[in-house]
Amino acid sequence: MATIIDGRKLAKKINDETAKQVTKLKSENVFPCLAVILVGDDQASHRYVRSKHRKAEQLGIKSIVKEMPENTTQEDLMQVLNEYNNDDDIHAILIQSPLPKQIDEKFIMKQINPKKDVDGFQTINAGNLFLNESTNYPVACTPNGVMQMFKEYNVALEGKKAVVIGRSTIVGRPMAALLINAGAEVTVLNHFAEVSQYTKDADIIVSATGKLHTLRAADVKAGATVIDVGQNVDENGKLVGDVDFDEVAKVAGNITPVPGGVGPMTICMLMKQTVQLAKWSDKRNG
Ligand SMILES: NC(=O)C1=CN([C@@H]2O[C@H](COP(=O)(O)OP(=O)(O)OC[C@H]3O[C@@H](n4cnc5c(N)ncnc54)[C@H](OP(=O)(O)O)[C@@H]3O)[C@@H](O)[C@H]2O)C=CC1
Ligand SMILES: Nc1nc(=O)c2c([nH]1)NC[C@@H]1CN(c3ccc(C(=O)N[C@@H](CCC(=O)O)C(=O)O)cc3)C=[N+]21
Repeated sequence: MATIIDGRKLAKKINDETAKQVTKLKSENVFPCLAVILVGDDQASHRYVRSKHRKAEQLGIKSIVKEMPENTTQEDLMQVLNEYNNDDDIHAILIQSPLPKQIDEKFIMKQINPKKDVDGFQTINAGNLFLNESTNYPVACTPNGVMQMFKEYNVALEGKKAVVIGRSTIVGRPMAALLINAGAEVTVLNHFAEVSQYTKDADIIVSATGKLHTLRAADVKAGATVIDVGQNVDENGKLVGDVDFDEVAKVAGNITPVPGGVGPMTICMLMKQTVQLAKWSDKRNG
């Protein structure tokens, strides 16, 4: 039976450290502030944003949530974003994805001030990650949270075969870059792939497809570490991941549950990175 990687427990540990950092920064008159822009009525997005807001408040981080209606124009959104980009009291900006169809999401995401890019999506930040630069820059929260899990559970990466299922900007690509930088041998799959052909031989599997049953027991090598990023709803309306948890847990060495795995790590890394951006902005100003 696999070791269950407990995302809630690890997130709490990291959040406790973040809260201490917040207290210290406040004593130096820096007040970390995260602004989240949420456009439209997507219920899952509203739920995620509520939990980000709650967590920020718990840790003493100022949280601004700007809710805009489904019919918001690109110009209206740009106006709010420009205001936040230029507001020195705001250190981190997150525009919740997905955006309504009248808005060019790729274009809008590029307009975030790279110094406030808490998602690490901007070209300069994603480029720094891809090139494994050692300077300070934000890194996508979900894959960064997965890296913390590897560290906490002593999962070796150097010289190990890692398979990342999915190639999105938010998860797959930055996950692959982090694993490459850590010395793993990385394969990135997309929807054209015959998944099991690659995963059967892998030491580490990260699934981020948003598709039920992406991974079954027969697709996994005994002892492998399986990270499930997916957030899906099953036929009973229950939140589940991409991985058939019960059967894969019998084969894997380590496995993350859904809920309680990668999700809480994303939020804790978002908080940690907000504080980091506040710290870096203070150094730049002073
Ligand atoms: N836990 C957390 O904190 C987070 C969870 N998520 C969840 O993770 C999942 C993925 O999110 P995101 O990356 O934004 O999604 P996207 O839809 O942007 O990307 C999904 C990727 O998976 C690939 N894919 C789809 N089906 C298959 C398949 N059968 N075999 C192999 N590859 C496949 C797609 O390939 P192609 O490019 O060829 O279409 C695509 O690259 C979702 O469930 C999302 O809700 C996302 C962010 C954070
Ligand atoms: N700009 C942007 N940045 C994001 O980081 C971003 C985004 N847009 N759009 C949507 C995805 C998804 N995402 C999640 C965050 C937390 C949980 C999470 O906390 N999940 C809990 C369960 C939550 C529940 O009960 O629904 C868990 O797995 O335990 C899930 C998913 C961030 N995303």
